[in-house]
Amino acid sequence: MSWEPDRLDDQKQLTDGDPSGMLRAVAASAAQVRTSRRAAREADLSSLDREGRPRTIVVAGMGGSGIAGDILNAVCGHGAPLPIVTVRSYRLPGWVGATDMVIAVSCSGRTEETLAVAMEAVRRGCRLLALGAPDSPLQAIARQAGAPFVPVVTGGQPRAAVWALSIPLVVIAAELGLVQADDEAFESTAKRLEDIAHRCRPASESFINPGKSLAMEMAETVPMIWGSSPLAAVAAYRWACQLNENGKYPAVWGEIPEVNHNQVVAFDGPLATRDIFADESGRSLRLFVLRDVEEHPQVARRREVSVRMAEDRGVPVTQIVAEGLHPLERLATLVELGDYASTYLALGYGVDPTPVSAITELKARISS
Ligand SMILES: O=P(O)(O)OC[C@H]1O[C@@H](O)[C@@H](O)[C@@H](O)[C@@H]1O
Repeated sequence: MSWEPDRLDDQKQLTDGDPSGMLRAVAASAAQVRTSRRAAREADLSSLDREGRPRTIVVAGMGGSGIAGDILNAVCGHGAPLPIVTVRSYRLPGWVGATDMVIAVSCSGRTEETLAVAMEAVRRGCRLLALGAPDSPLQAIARQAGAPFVPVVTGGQPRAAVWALSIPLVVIAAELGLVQADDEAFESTAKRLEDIAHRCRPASESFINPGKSLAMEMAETVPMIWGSSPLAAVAAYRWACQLNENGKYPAVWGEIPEVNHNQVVAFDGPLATRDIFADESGRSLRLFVLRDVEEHPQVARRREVSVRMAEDRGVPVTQIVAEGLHPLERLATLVELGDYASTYLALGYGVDPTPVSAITELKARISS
């Protein structure tokens, strides 16, 4: 696999290299926001309202579904009147009980960790809500428990359905009064996503296409992705996951200030000072800072100093600033750029962004 940037501006190579249409899926993010909002409103969630606000919300899910919990938490923000926790494993924490709401999210409705948590939630008498593929084992658990179920029909990879899986959670949070999210917030988010999709469209050339130019900056480096707020850190995590799954590529992510207590030391390490790649394209560590407009003043200082320290040592830095006012909008703008960049990175390497063979093999090997 060699990095060939010319592939990014060759329309035929782009189409041939992306047979399952990951670029098309990313371009459909705005439509996903609109459609999933309607779906959430149409689903009968009145029982959730009737029972009022739970003590906590626990979102259970893996990979591209688990991040729905992080998105919910980021959108509700620092002022959320209750804890929102994401569980990415087989078991609910011991403290979760009947007064808590467990939201099980699985695009396929078949992921074993998520099903285990949903069943445990039923056993503990929690308020359960489930989202995922219709006619799936997850829907069967919800049906048996008399719990509401929001059908999510995608047909693609779960990570390409991130908005279909997370927007219903934001709708529910708004109904429970955890966040203000009116029509305008969803619509402006969809418009921002459309705008990025236009700027990052395959026909737009690398030098004016932010998705392609980010991919060029990432190629042949180890990307270190930092978020400058809890919201931006969710985007940093998504970037890393998308680089892993779309790009089949390693990535490191974290949040300022925590990264100032560990990852920053890598600026003085072997990857920052030595070219591990054969083509002498430069140093291998590269810092991507995802900036939120709402930063703690000390975090803003730490960000500025971190960037200067990286540059002083010759570690290249790219900074991206979230656009928009509503937290959903800001998060969506950061996420969408990472979705494009990771897809273009795969295509520049001649890698099909869609399949995740290693995950499939791992699942097959543990089930045999
Ligand atoms: O959303 P579900 O179907 O539970 O999948 C959750 C995760 O499962 C993994 O094995 C992969 O397929 C990931 O891409 C996916 O995000």
